[in-house]
Order: sequence, then structure tokens, then C-alpha cells
Amino acid sequence: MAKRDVAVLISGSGSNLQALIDAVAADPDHPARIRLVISNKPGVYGLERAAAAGIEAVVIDHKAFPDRAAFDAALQAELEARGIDLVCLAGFMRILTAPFVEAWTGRMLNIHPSILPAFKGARAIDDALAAGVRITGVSVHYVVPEMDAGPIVVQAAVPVLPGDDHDALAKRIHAAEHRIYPAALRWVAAGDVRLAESGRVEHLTDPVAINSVLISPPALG
Ligand SMILES: Nc1nc2c(c(=O)[nH]1)N[C@@H](CN(C=O)c1ccc(C(=O)N[C@@H](CCC(=O)O)C(=O)O)cc1)CN2
Ligand SMILES: NCC(=O)N[C@@H]1O[C@H](COP(=O)([O-])[O-])[C@@H](O)[C@H]1O
Repeated sequence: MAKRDVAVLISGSGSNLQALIDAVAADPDHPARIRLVISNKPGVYGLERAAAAGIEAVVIDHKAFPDRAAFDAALQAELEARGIDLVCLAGFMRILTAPFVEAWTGRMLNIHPSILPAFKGARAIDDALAAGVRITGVSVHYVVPEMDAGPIVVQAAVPVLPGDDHDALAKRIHAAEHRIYPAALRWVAAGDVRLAESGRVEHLTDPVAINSVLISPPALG
């Protein structure tokens, strides 16, 4: 089966990008290959991670465009030029326009630091802390025009511990993200998980096997 050509879109540190890079590099038979990294911000550490992995990286600075549609058109041109057929948003912090997202229906994933639909948006970890929940988590979902409303591929629970501040919870959240995003990429790239015409996510592999591996929260602390 031909490998899926993947682009990873970032805006910052790129720890999820690194988790995807490491997972793909660890398996010569991985169904995906990361061909391109795109950042909407210059100078971010994720670009150094791409360079260290020998992956082509480009900056498409959203501030250089008059509006979202123009920025998204530049993204689309870059993705088409390189024959990308699967996009992973990994800490990519720009809301994308509906025409762009609809062109990638079923072929664009996002990692979000909450158990969606709870705590949508750019401040999910702080919002969970402010809400006083004892359990939060992480979600991988297909991207749809409505922000963080796409069909769920997989979720994992992450406990909120007494005394947690943003950094303590973020560390635990990231550890869970770095486990479930590589798993989700493998399943989608292999065709074990797909978005049906109905809008439902179909797990062609035994969903119990998938979810039982991933629900267990990471080690506490
Ligand atoms: N059309 C969609 N675009 C994006 C989605 C989506 O589901 N549909 N997911 C986001 C990722 N995301 C949460 O997971 C998210 C990222 C950024 C924001 C946001 O408010 N961005 C602001 C700028 C914030 C900043 O620059 O720090 C904005 O775009 O004006 C909300 C949710 C990616 N895109
Ligand atoms: N709403 C989107 C959002 O909050 N995304 C979050 O940004 C972080 C990026 O970290 P990284 O750059 O180290 O991968 C991740 O925790 C990701 O879930």
C-alpha cells in the first residue's frame, strides 16, 4: 500500500511534531511519511525539529497576508505543490477558513488538549484548571469548519491533580498527546480509521483494542 504523504502544520515548540516524526522514523513500514512542515510563525523551535529530522520546512507567515482566505490559499498552494494528501495540525494556532477545511474533509487531523467538546479553543488547559475539573484529557479529531467540533478519532483521559498549575497539567497533557497522536496518524494513514460520508468515524480495526490501549492515563505526576 502506498504511503500517505503527510504535512504537519505548527505554530510553536513542535513537541507533537517530534512525536509524529519519531513514530514514523521508528517503523520503516509506517503507512505515512512526513514530507513537509509548515509554520505560520517564523523562528519557532518546531522548525529546528524539522531541520534536525531532514524534513523540508517552510514558513507561511499569516501576518504577511491581508486576510484568512489569502493565507489559506498560500497554504493550499504549498500543500498541492508537494503532493500532500494528509494534513496533521500539531499546535497550529490559526482558525482555518471553511473552503480550505472542506477541501481536506477526512484528510486533516488536529490534536486538542481537552476531552472535546469540553474546553474548545486556544486556552483549553487554563480553562480546565479554572473549571476545577478532576479529569481532563486530549482529543484527536478530524478538522471541520466549526472550531474543534470535528468527529473524534480517539481520546485519552488525563487526571488533574491537587496543586496543579498550568505547567504541571500541560506536562501531563503533552505526555498523553505524544502517545495518542502517533497512534491516530498510523490508523488514519493505514485506512484503519476513516471518516464516512455520513460524518461518522469508522474504526475498521477492533475499536475496543484501539481504545483499551489508549484510555489508561499516563503515570501520575
Ligand atoms: N476551521 C478550523 N480551524 C482550526 C481548527 C478547527 O477545528 N477548525 N482547529 C484549530 C486548532 N485549535 C484548537 O485545537 C485552535 C487554534 C487556534 C484558535 C484561535 O483562537 N486562534 C486565533 C489566534 C490565536 C493565536 O494566534 O494565539 C485566531 O485564529 O484568530 C482556536 C482553536 C486550528 N484551526
Ligand atoms: N487549540 C489548539 C491547541 O491548544 N493545541 C495545543 O497546542 C500545544 C502545542 O504543543 P507543541 O507545539 O509542543 O506540539 C499542544 O498541547 C496542542 O494540543
